[in-house]
Amino acid sequence: MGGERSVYTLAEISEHNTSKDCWLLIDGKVYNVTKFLDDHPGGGDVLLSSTGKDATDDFEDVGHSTGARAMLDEFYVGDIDSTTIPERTKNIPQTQPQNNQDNSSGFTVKLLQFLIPLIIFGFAVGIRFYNKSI
Ligand code: HEM
Repeated sequence: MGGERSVYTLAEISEHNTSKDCWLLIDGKVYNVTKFLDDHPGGGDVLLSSTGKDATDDFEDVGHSTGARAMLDEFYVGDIDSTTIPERTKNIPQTQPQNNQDNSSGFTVKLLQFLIPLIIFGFAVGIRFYNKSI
C-alpha cells in the first residue's frame, strides 16, 4: 500500500457524526463507516451513537467476530492525534433508576418475608389453643 497516513484530532473525527458522513474511533484508529451504515448487522444507529468518542469499548462489548474485525481494514482512513485521545466512554444503558438510591425497600421486603410466615404460624397456634380451651 504505502499510502499517506492521516492523523486526525478528536475534534476533527467528531465532526463526522451523521448518516452521510460517519467516522468511528476504535483502538486509536479512525474508520469511515459511512458506506457500512446500511449493512451493519447491528444497525446504523448504533454506529452513529458511537461517533465523537472512543468507540473501542462499544465495539469490544458486542464481542464482534474475527470476521467483523477483519472488516475494519476496509474502512481505515487514519489515526488519532495521540495528544487528543479521549477517555473511553461506554454506551451504558441507563438501567439504574436515579431516584432509587436508598436500600430500605429491599430491607422491608426481607423483613416481611420473615415476619408474615411467623404471624401465620402464631395465629395457627393461637387458634389451636383457643379451640382446646373451649
Ligand atoms: C467498523 C466498525 C464495525 C464493524 C466492521 C462491525 C461489524 C459487525 C458485524 C460483521 C456484525 C455481525 C456479527 C459479527 O460478525 O460479529 C456486527 C454485529 C453487531 N455490531 Fe458491529 N461493527 C462495527 C462497529 C460496531 C459498534 C461501534 C457497535 C456498538 C456501538 C456495534 C454493535 C453491533 C451489534 C449490537 C451487533 C449485533 C447485531 C445482532 O446480532 O443482532 N458494532 N457488527
